[in-house]
Amino acid sequence: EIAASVPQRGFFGHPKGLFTLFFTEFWERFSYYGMRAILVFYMYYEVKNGGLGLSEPLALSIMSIYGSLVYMSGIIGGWLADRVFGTSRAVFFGGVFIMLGHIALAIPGQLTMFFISMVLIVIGTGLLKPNVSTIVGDIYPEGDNRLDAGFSIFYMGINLGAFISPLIVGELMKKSFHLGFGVAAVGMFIGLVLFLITKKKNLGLAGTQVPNPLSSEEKKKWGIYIVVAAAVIGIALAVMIPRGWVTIEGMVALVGVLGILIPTIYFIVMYRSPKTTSAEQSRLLAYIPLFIAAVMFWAIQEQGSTILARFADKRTDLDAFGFHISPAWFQSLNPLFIITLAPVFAWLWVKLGDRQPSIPKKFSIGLLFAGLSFLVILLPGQLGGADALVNPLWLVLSYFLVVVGELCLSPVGLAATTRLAPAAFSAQTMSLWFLSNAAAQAINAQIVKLNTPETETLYFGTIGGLSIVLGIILFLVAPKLVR
Ligand SMILES: CCC[C@@](C)(CCO)SC[C@H](N)C(=O)NCC(=O)O
Repeated sequence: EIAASVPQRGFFGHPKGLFTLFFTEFWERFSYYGMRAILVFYMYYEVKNGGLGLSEPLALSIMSIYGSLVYMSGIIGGWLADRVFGTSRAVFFGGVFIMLGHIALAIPGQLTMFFISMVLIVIGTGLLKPNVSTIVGDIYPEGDNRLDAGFSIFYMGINLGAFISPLIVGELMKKSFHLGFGVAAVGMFIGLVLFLITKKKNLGLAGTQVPNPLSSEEKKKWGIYIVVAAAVIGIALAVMIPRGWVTIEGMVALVGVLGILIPTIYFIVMYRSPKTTSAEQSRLLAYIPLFIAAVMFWAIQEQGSTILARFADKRTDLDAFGFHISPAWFQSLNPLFIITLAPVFAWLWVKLGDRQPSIPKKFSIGLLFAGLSFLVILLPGQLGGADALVNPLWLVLSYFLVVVGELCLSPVGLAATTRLAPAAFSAQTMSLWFLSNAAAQAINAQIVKLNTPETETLYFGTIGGLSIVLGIILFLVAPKLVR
């Protein structure tokens, strides 16, 4: 048993390995959200002001594709971990790619360096993010009821990074974008060094196994697949790019289709695989409603940085408290609430022990709160009239509610994935979990244009109501899903 090789105490009552994984993920998210906080400005600022001079719509589309691709590439990262070099080495290689990607942005360069950086960070995040989450599951013995609490603490590391770095990098951007990107590169470097130094002592054997190694003939088969796939893509691009057929809209549509197609194919492949036992098959079926619930949840949560960001800018009375509030400050509410509430949930799950709600019930609570977070936003429009500016506290309440939902669903979803994944696909199933976010962002890319001042009540009411209905259905079928 892998967990037996890990010291089971030493980090707030949790296995010592959680210290290593907490800070590795902290620094990776520090670098990612710091870079993302200034990237859109870097893309559309004039070249004379240090930017790339792209148009705003193009910059925003690239941001949404980027956000989906870093989650989608987890499929490759998970496959490599399950079949070639295990999750621990995947985390290390991922960190190196991410660091190089931020260095590519730190060096003053033009569009080429930007795309090189994007490729490096997409590959690196796909290698690091799902696999570091999988290792968290490995350090707890089977049936250990500290698991959800452990993932809540891990999730706090993610949001500490997400909260701190935009503040630092956002300041440095005033001097130079490349300085901000340089800080992101240093952050990932610190995370890598810390992972390397402490993993032996704190993680033991966790992450060192290759669950389902490629046989020699499979190596040949996959070698041919990869060469053929690379050739086909290369030729397709060589034919399409000169004809101007490769457009951003086409990429957004392609990523959108993949966001739905890949998870569907994965469920079928895993369910029918001879390596999946019948017990694992039934757990896979139980995972499908949780996956759908996650897509619904992330569709609402991710609108916190798009639709609600615009609501903060256009529909909120930013001088309600006598001084001017920057609309950008609302983006820090989500990670700030998570940092303050994650320890409460970690304590609550441990205190409730075996009496804590089942995983499907936690998901249904998550959907209820996410739905409520959208319903409260339509209230002021009803009370004060469609054109009256809204008191900022309504927005604060909305972010608070969606964070309560996030803490019932997101860390719990990471934990559930480590327990519901078929052994031969453990890392790949974790990358599937992140695809629920990519699918949600792909759906959002199509529906957010329906949000206009006239449709405001209908928009928030329909989406919020749908989330609540799905939450109630999930609560009712929960007893059948618990294995
Ligand atoms: C800087 C704020 C970004 C933020 C709002 C992400 C966008 O949804 S905060 C991060 C978010 N609560 C989160 O933990 N996402 C999961 C993850 O990054 O693994």
